[in-house]
Amino acid sequence: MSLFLVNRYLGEEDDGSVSRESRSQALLAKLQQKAKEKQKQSLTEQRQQLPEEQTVQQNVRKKRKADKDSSQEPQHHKKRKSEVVPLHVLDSENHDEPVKEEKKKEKGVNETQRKKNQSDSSVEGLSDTHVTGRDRQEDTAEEEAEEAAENDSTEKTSAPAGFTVVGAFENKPVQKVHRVLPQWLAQPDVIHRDIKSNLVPVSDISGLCAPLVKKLQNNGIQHFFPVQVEVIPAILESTQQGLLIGCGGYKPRDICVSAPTGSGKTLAFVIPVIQVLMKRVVCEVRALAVLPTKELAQQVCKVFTSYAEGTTLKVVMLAGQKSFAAEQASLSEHRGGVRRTLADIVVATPGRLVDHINKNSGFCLEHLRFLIIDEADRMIDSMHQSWLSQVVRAVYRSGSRSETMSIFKRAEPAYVTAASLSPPQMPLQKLLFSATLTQNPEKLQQLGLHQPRLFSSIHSHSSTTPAAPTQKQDRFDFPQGLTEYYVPCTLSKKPLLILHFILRMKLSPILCFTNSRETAHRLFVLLQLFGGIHAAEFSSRLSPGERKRTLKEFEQGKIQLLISTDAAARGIDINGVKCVVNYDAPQYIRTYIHRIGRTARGGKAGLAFTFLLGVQEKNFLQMVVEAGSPGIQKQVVKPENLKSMEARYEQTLQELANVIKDEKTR
Ligand SMILES: Nc1ncnc2c1ncn2[C@@H]1O[C@H](COP(=O)(O)OP(=O)(O)OP(=O)(O)O)[C@@H](O)[C@H]1O
Repeated sequence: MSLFLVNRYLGEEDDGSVSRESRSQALLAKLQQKAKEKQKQSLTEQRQQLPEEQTVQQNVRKKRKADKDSSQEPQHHKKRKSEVVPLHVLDSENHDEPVKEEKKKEKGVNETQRKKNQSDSSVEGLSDTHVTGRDRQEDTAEEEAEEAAENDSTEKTSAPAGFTVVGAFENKPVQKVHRVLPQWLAQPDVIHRDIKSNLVPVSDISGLCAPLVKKLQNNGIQHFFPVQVEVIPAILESTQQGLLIGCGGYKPRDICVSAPTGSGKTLAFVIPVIQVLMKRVVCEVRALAVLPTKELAQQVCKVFTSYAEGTTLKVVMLAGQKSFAAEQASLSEHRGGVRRTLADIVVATPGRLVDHINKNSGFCLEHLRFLIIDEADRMIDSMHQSWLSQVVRAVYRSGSRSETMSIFKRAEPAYVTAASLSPPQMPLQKLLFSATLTQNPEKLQQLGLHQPRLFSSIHSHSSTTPAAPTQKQDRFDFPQGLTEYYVPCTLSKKPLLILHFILRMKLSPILCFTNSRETAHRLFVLLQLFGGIHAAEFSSRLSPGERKRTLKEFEQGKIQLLISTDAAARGIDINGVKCVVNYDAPQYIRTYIHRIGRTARGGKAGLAFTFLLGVQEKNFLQMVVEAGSPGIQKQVVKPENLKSMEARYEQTLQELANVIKDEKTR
């Protein structure tokens, strides 16, 4: 404004002695003087306003400006920049809010100062102070860089505080899944492990009828084993109100039993089932026992038949021992146009059972009250045959003859409603038994159990978890009277070891297991050629009749060594087996437990030897220990003990090669 006025204001009129030129120069000098005064005044005002630090910074800038002006080298700029940055760094490290405020103020002041300087510069330009365009640009760039750095550092420090960044998920540590068993699995009814010291007289069991007590005593059973003491009353209790309703009027609970091999599980279900059914009036299939093999079905059928003797109950076996037509005839008959059931208790293998369900119209399961699944873990594994779903469908079959005639209609269990509770239905109660019952709830779920109740002798791990997270396998209970050994050996020495056990150690009768029927047969032929021992083989090479005869002879003591595949590993109850030898180490712990369980049965003592090759030792021993074995001892057979048999053995091996060759060409 003053400049504008300058152009038009001509000043005071002096006397005529002063020339026009000198007057205008004087006027210019006056104006310059005024401009300088104004500049000084505004500077002092600013100094008063700014804190000391800002003044210092300003001075630094001014000094830098001056340096910039005086120097032409570009590297100086770089150096200066690096000198300025630490100021911001220092500031940015200080996270306090007031500092930020101060910075903003400082920035604002610097901005006004810059503008002022710009406007002043035009005056200064008049007073020979030069600020080039380039310098101004550099200065602005420098300030922008500083500003950016400042913003950066401010963002870095302030972003996390108080704001939720949408879409940003924190990496939370993944919590370990704590496996929890259902209560019925975690807290079972405990079965005592020690048979001998927990025997209970048969007459002491409440609810057991006198004829059965007498029959038991006649069969040489004076005391019940622990599993029988627990399970027999539990099954009887569930039928106290009759066959139709369980305790308190509810559907009876299913029962699962996990107890060691040879602990007497068979009688634990045979006795109560016989007692409950012996009062029946009309003959219908009310109990069905399913077992994995013919031999086992035969064995259980024998026990049922023995205790059904003297009652009107009829026991029928469906395991393919007889022809289908013969089995059909034993199940039902037609008289006067009416079908009559001839069986109260059916003992079956899954395959033959399904055949009768599908092809035999005379086979009716609509009155079934007890479904007994023995060797339950094995039967769960064979569930791919869908035998259970077929049984359940047959049990709840609708629209059949019996439904129209029967006063009791039956429908598959579903939601409880007033309608579903009346009229009363015949409940289906499942009874599961095994020495190696799985604790895997998912597997057990396949059985569709109703409020199951578990009886178990495995106390050590009956906690809340099925197994420790690091534990790879289930734990089982081993028979009390069993002593386990492993014998380190080589492949070629195995037959010599068997000979040593029978001829030197006199351990017979021995039940010896191989992993294949070929190995069983080769060993059998080899020992026959060697001579001196009475051996037999037991595998699918034999017909069912031959197998039955062989087992009988072995039990009678006519066979010293029975060489078997796993066909005889499960459930088979052979009296008087002193010793089991695993000629081939079993691959799975369940196989091991069932094999060695053929000895030390019913509280008696027994020995189990496992021949181990060097490479098998570590894994096998670990598997056995993890399964809960009380201890497996090392048994070394010295080479000198085998020496006297070696020459004959070498000769026999050559003969064996010829015999096997002949057999193959035949
Ligand atoms: N109370 C008892 N008194 C005497 N002997 C018994 C008694 N209960 C069962 N036994 C006998 O004990 C042996 C083993 O019984 P059982 O076959 O029922 O065992 P298990 O538990 O079913 O074995 P596995 O799991 O191997 O099938 C049989 O010879 C049986 O006769």
